[in-house]
Amino acid sequence: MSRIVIMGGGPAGYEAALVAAQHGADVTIVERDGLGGACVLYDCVPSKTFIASSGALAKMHDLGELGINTDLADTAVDLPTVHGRVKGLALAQSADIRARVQREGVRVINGEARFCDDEPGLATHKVSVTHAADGTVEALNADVVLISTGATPRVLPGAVPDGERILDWRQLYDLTDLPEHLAVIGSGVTGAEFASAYTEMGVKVTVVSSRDRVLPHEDADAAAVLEEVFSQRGTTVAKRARAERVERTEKGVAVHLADGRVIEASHALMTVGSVPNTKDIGLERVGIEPGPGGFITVDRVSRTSVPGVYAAGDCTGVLMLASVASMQGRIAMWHALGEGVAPIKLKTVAANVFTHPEIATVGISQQAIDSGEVPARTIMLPLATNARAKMEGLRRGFVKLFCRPATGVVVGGVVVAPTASELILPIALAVQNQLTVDHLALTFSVYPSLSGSITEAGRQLMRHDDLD
Ligand SMILES: Cc1cc2nc3c(=O)[nH]c(=O)nc-3n(C[C@H](O)[C@H](O)[C@H](O)COP(=O)(O)OP(=O)(O)OC[C@H]3O[C@@H](n4cnc5c(N)ncnc54)[C@H](O)[C@@H]3O)c2cc1C
Ligand SMILES: NC(=O)c1ccc[n+]([C@@H]2O[C@H](COP(=O)([O-])OP(=O)(O)OC[C@H]3O[C@@H](n4cnc5c(N)ncnc54)[C@H](O)[C@@H]3O)[C@@H](O)[C@H]2O)c1
Repeated sequence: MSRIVIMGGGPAGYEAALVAAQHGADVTIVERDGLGGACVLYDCVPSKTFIASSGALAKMHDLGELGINTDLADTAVDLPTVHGRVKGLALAQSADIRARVQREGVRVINGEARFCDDEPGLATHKVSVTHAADGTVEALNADVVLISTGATPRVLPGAVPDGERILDWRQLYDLTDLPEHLAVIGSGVTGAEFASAYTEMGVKVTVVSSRDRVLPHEDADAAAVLEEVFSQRGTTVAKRARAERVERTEKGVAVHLADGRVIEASHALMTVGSVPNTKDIGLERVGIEPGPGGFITVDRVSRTSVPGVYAAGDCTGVLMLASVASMQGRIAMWHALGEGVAPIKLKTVAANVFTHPEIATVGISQQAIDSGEVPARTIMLPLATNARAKMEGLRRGFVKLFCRPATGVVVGGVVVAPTASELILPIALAVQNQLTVDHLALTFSVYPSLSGSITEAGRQLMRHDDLD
């Protein structure tokens, strides 16, 4: 029976454990915190739970247009309840995952893991585990080790979070009151999501973006919609603004930018990326040299450079998403246990930015098409032309669809809509299964529905060459 040790119990680790157990392996997960990892306890799950509350509040502001009068003066955010719900849900989700993997026969150790091979190049590996409960150390022998240790918020030396005024996103849920004025440093996905959520909570927000727009790595048209919404709601975006340091002041914080500008706020939220948890796990004992930024280099079946050692999730820096982490973890185990396995295909990954409106993407980007890197035909349909959107009072948002010029095979798309995370699935299905725009065009969508814009985009990309 293969002995498998998994270092870290986030989505990469626990999904891998489920696959390995299903294939009859002897599996141990070592997790220093809680199962579900940072994803469930501090990052993805808490932020989306918080956003569920902020979104509910925002919807109330839009009810007037639909003829429903609400007394917004009577509406208040009960922050302790919101935070209690966030933390409670995260803990419950973690407990569910723990129960599930234990039911499958996986041994779960609460402790810290590191390699302790006597020398690099051995066929089997040794992992030393320091138990959290009593500090005792146990050595585990493994035929296969999966490194799935995740990542931690990056700290700018001049802006070290203090948990009171200068915060990372994991410390937000300990605040007892909403900030008066929140400066969000960094306008990547994390920064944009929190800027959107706190704006909806009624907080004055200033986004400090080192680039010339928010969401520099996302679709430019989608980012423009978000900037328009930010501007309408009074959120300021300071562009080409690199924060050098953040200092505490009498009233709150002062964010000092590299060009000399200073932004005053009550609190600063640092969203300047994450660093992989790859230090202090004994990589040198197995002969793994971390790549740039400390990430572990892996191939498309999650192999590291060392036989018997796989890595998955944020510690590899391959698209830092829970869905990708899980798939990398499963693929690692299928490969290690000799199952037929398809290498991961990043061009088929669907992702969503949980702002309001949401921004969902899959496949080839508009930028790759515009730069000539990928030839494609494209269509962009504003939601303003969709009957259901009009009924719902939606004025912003769009559906984009991209297909191969000759065959019409769908290669990507973007949806900007309140429920984009749900609407992207038909496009993701098409990309994954190489369906054509004709397949989408001939599929019945419900009338009236937002998904009708996806089938309509398919129809508009159909070629009528055979009628020529
Ligand atoms: C604010 C925020 C929101 C996000 N929202 C989304 C989203 O909506 N959708 C999405 O797909 N992705 C989202 N992500 C990304 C997602 O959270 C990560 O991609 C995901 O957590 C990666 O999973 P993982 O298993 O690699 O690592 P993690 O979830 O970080 O888990 C790794 C675990 O390993 C443990 N560990 C580390 N070192 C050791 C050790 N030596 N011994 C034992 N245990 C150890 C850590 O404590 C941690 O619990 C978000 C990220 C952030 C920051
Ligand atoms: N909904 C989701 O799926 C979701 C949510 C959050 C994060 N994530 C994933 O997590 C990963 C990390 O995202 P992220 O947004 O945390 O990090 P990021 O690295 O993508 O973005 C950080 C941003 O901060 C900027 N920055 C860095 N230093 C700065 C400074 N001194 N001043 C001003 N700006 C500065 C960077 O230029 C960058 O744009 C991404 O892969 C993302 O997809 C996913």
